[in-house]
Amino acid sequence: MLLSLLLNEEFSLATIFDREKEELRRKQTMKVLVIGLGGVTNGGKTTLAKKLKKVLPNCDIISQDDFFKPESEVETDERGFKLYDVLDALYMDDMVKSIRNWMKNPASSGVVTEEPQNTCDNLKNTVHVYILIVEGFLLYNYEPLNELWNRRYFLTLPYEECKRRRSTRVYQPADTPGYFDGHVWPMYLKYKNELEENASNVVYLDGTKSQEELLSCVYSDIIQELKKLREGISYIFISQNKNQATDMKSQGWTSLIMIEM
Ligand SMILES: Nc1ncnc2c1ncn2[C@@H]1O[C@H](COP(=O)(O)OP(=O)(O)O)[C@@H](O)[C@H]1O
Ligand SMILES: NC(=O)c1ccc[n+]([C@@H]2O[C@H](COP(=O)(O)O)[C@@H](O)[C@H]2O)c1
Repeated sequence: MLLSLLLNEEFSLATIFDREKEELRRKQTMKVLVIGLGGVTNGGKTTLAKKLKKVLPNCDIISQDDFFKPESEVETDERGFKLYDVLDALYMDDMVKSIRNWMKNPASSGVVTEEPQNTCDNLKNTVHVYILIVEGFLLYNYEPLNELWNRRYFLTLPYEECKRRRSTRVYQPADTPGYFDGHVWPMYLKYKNELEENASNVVYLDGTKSQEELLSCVYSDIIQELKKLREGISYIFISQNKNQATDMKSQGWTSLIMIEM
């Protein structure tokens, strides 16, 4: 009885140890990059996000447009304007949850691999990098989101061009006369001013540039971010043997865990 208990205990300890090793290895080898693609309505956010998804590895998109409240829950002001261009018109908490869920378990669409500089063949790791692009017109004025970004872009347009593009688009409900000048543009200026006052690390993009130019600029910038992310990766070697572990450190493994048994 005692022996069997001991055996069971040993078995479960070994299992837990294996699981922990596996979890550690998974965390070590999985990296996520969360990119914000914010900016003015009709600035080209959705267009650019879709183009980036085609050229970046393991890339998913979350769109803020999917988190608008239904019309019945959106406030109307004294002029009769539905107040869609404010944070209150959106289920922002749900959006944060969606991003966090993705970060915990990023959906994969192929893998990026990178071998560590290590000569011990049977211990080679594979690094999986997943990219999430979050696109939307009100991304950077909601505090709980601000700790999640690895990189933030903001598309701008001059008033005339924005108004022209907006007039060709049909929302549900459709814009009423005076809506752009009375609500959309003033709210855009308000949130943009707030952003300029509070945040420094935002890359502003001129939305009048061609789609190709914008894609090429953001693509190369993200590739630089990916490089930085990979260079920052450390490798942990777990060993029972002190000599072997010391040897591994000299081969470029940045962390060691010694197990005494
Ligand atoms: N770089 C660009 N130059 C000119 N028109 C563009 C550009 N990018 C997008 N568009 C057009 O502008 C409109 C709004 O684009 P969209 O990507 O839906 O903007 P957003 O998601 O920012 O509201 C669409 O008609 C799209 O074809
Ligand atoms: N998706 C909706 O339910 C809905 C309804 C009415 C207006 N809008 C407009 O959507 C705009 C934001 O989206 P875009 O950045 O894609 O234009 C806001 O300016 C807002 O006025 C969205």
